[in-house]
Amino acid sequence: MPQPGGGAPPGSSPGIALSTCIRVCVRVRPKQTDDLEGPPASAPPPPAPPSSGPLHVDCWTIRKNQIAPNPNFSSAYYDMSSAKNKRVAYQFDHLYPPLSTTLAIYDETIRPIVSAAMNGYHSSCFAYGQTATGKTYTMQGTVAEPGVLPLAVHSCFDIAQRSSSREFLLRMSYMEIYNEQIVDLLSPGGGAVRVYEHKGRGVVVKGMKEEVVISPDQVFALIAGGEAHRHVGSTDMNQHSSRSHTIFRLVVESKLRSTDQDDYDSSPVRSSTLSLVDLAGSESVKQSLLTLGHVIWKLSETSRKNPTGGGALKSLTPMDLAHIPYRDSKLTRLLQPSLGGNAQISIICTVSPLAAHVEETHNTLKFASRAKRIKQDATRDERQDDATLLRQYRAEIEGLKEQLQAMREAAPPPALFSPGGGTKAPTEEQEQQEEEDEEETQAIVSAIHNLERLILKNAEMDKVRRSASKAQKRPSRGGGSFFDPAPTSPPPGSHQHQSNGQKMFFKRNSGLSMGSFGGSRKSSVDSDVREEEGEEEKKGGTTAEEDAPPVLAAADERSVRSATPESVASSHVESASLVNELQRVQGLLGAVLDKRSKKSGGTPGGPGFSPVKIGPFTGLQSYQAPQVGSPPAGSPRVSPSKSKAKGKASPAGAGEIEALKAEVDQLKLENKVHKADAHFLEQQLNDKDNMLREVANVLDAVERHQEDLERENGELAEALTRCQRILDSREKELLEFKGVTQEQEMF
Ligand SMILES: Nc1ncnc2c1ncn2[C@@H]1O[C@H](COP(=O)(O)OP(=O)(O)OP(=O)(O)O)[C@@H](O)[C@H]1O
Repeated sequence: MPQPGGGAPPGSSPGIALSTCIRVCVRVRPKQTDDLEGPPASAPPPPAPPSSGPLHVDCWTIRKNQIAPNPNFSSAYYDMSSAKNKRVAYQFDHLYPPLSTTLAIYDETIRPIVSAAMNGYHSSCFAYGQTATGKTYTMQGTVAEPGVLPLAVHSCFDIAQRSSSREFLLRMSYMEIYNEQIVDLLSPGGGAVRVYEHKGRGVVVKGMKEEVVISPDQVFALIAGGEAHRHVGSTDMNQHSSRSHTIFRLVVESKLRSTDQDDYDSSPVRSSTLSLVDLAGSESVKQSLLTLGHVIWKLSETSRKNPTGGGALKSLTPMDLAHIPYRDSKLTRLLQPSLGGNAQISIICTVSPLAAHVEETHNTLKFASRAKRIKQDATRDERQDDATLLRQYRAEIEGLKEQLQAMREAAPPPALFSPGGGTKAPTEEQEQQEEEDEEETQAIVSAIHNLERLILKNAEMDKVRRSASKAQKRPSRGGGSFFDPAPTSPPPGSHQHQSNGQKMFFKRNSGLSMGSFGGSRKSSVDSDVREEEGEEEKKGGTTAEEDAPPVLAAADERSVRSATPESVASSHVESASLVNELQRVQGLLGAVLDKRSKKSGGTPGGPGFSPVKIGPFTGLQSYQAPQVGSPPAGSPRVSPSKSKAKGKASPAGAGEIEALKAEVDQLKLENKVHKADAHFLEQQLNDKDNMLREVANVLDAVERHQEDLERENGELAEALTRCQRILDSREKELLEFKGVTQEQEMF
């Protein structure tokens, strides 16, 4: 059996298109004690299937990967003489009888698409089936048997941490569609979520929150929080779950690692999404699931009629795909990028074995049969520009490291000796300055450390990389251990197997997911916990954040886009979490610059010390994120008034001049920073303009192509009409000729 996180190692097949049919499997739910026709409560479970030969589960017979109505079954609900039951047998890639495990399904049907997602290909998994057939059981699982979602999340982190060639940045969103409304489960009060078609970027989802995640436990905690946000009483829960679609989406960015900085800078970032979708009961939500069925049918027909492209949807023109009714429901609209050809897809269809549900089971099996005909042709989305979050974080870290290096070089040597021998005691002012220097250094080191923690990587490879880059750099005063990344995630698996029973994996009160909040591992991602902590902070209390992973919460305007390159890029650009982080670091550096400027009374930080060019400088006001690398509360700061107070110690007049000089320097510095900001903004605008221009060019090309096709169509229609006329006149002539011949024969 493959190990967790198995499959092709990321980075192994650059540029290769994955061309496969949709993987479809069917899982038959076991009979339960409360089923209408179920066995009595004390009945043993159905026998394990014999290794060969048919297995009869109520009105169905399973033989290897084939399922057909059981000819020997009789029930009031089941008419074997009906044409449908007599004739049909369905065949799938995999067919799972009642005693199969979710792990087997995961290994055979889902693991390949999870590996593909980590390898840069957009991937999706859907659970489709009638209410109460086990969709949620399969996707979420229970404490005793974790579902596809937790297994996939573990695989993703495992792949990220085992990969010696790539580093990863993961972020997630969690949403549901209920009554044709999209609800952001990570931020339910966060305003409306909108899906619309952007002319250049394709399908765009606006207003969805994303969280950068660094461990499976953090993901599970976020999902548990999201589950709590559904605002559904336990009695309404089944009703609600059978009528809503739940979508978990992980955005995966990865980049080749290299000890050579130039190689590293020039390597592209791969960006992909992994969507895991627990659909509503197939009989419950008519509009969206009918539309999904319709879309699948149209796609399978289009795929079948396209032999030139090997049946692959990607080779079809926009005209060919224009008639696919994606926009008829929110679900298909949202999933359009995952269904349109450029994605790896697995579908798990769940069915009931009961005769009472035979009609709906036929419907599900027909849906599954149609889906497996669709051919996908996924290609990687690789980006060279700065639009990915991973590249922006890396640039940020490099900037901070340069600042730190410059600070260290500008600092005076630590030991002071008097000319006549012996140690000269440092003055009180020198001591205070050293203390402040140390605090500032620690603040930057902490910021670097926390940004590094968000990027997932193999620890061994990291050691090699660090020692190589250390060898390239001049030795620094601090001894060089500042950049060591902390372990990126707690040991996986600790949340599993904690109790038995049928508690769902992510339900809020399950000991499993909430267990990971305990003690110092308390995560800041659970909404309630976060709110409480916010309250405590306001009251001046402390939070248990030291060991908790930092979480960058995105603002409401944040977009989760469809899986097109343009939309992913745009999503990254609009990343409010990045903006938060950048503003925080700006504030941090603002504070450092401010202090150094006041201390030296000259160019801040000495030679090579320049502000990081990453967005609007917000100064000390934005220096407000104590959990991610700020100095301890109450640490000394050099304020303008303090600087003036220092000046008063000098002879009268000279003090004032000193203060004025300091102010002039400060103004110069601010001016420099504003210029840097303006330059950066200008660059950003230019980049956006360029992108828009590119998009407009592509659109023009598509429009031209469309016009050409329309013209060709018109010409063909004209030619057809001409041919038809000629044919008609020939027929007429032939008839006339025949008439003449007959007349001649008669005479
Ligand atoms: N393979 C299985 N093994 C054991 N129990 C199962 C299995 N599949 C489903 N069940 C049980 O059947 C019941 C219904 O399952 P579940 O809630 O997952 O159905 P569903 O298809 O998600 O329903 P809905 O569409 O209403 O959300 C649950 O009690 C679940 O624990």
